[in-house]
Amino acid sequence: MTIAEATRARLDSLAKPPGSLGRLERLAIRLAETQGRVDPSAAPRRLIVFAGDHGVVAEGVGLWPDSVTTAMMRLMLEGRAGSAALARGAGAEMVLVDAGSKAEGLSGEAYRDWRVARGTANLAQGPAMSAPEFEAALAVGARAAAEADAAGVRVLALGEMGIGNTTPAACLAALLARVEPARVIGPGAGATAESLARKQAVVTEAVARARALKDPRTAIAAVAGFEIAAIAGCIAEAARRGLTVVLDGFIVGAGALVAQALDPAAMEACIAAHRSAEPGHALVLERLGLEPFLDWEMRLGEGTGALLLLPMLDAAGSLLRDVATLAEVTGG
Ligand SMILES: Cc1cc2ncn([C@H]3O[C@H](COP(=O)(O)O)[C@@H](O)[C@H]3O)c2cc1C
Ligand SMILES: O=C(O)c1cccnc1
Repeated sequence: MTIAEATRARLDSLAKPPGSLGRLERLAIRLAETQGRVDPSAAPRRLIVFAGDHGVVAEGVGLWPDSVTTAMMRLMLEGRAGSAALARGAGAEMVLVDAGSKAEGLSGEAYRDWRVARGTANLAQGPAMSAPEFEAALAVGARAAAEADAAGVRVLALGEMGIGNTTPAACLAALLARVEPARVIGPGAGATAESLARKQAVVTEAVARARALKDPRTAIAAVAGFEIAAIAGCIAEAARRGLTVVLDGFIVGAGALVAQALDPAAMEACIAAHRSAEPGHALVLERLGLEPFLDWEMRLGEGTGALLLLPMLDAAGSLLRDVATLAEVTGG
């Protein structure tokens, strides 16, 4: 019997009409699958936000300067970012892993300065990063997963911060889901008609160049971001360790596509928390083969969508662990 079948049988044996908890039962099965056991737990949990800056911001692909990456990282460390507030509400500790930002002067217990470099190269002009940098960024993510596991964490909610990162995310989505760039281009943190046209041109050209590269890792590195590669490395390591990974929106989804490309088995650890309002996210989820549990029209990033699902994961875990069986009630 698979874990999914055993969990379904357990759910059907509980003191309730079979199927009466609807999608919560599907979430319970998914949680059980990610941990390989019928009595999974959604605690302790940790929000890991991976940060990085992007050379492609110089092309005018968005509205915001990359100084906003640093400003938001500082707010996270002060506990005053949207992600920090939601993490508190969800009972998740927060760790900010700097995989490659240009930030100066940040410190704090939650800060991990594990930078591969200070921002990627401009992917419109050449490869965003070298092959060794890509491997180093994967290792940053693996280290974050190992650190969490050593601290006893069972569930990782993943988030990201990096002005400009919807551009590499769109490149990776087009490259790895094998779709036309136009289908995964969206406004990100805001756009004008001009910035959107530049983004479309940059992504189309960069993806065409990446597709011509024979080695898949080199192609991915050419259009990736340090925080996105770190997310991929984190998912892979979490999967090896039997941790549950709760995915956030479009950019974390692009990291998951990278993890899937390197090892499809990594998807067994993943739960898709929500479908974000970024138009390409639905396609990304389809390619990942994951069902999003929420659709709250969110498009912030930082792990906020992942955090929103945590109370429901608690409910799913309690259901499997704490509810009496029908046999106990009926004496049969
Ligand atoms: C104040 C602010 C806070 C954010 N928190 C997350 N993002 C989100 O927006 C960025 C991606 O959008 P784009 O590719 O258009 O730059 C990422 O940092 C993502 O996490 C933010 C964006 C802004 C402006
Ligand atoms: O889907 C997301 O996570 C997202 C969308 C837009 C901007 N930042 C994040």
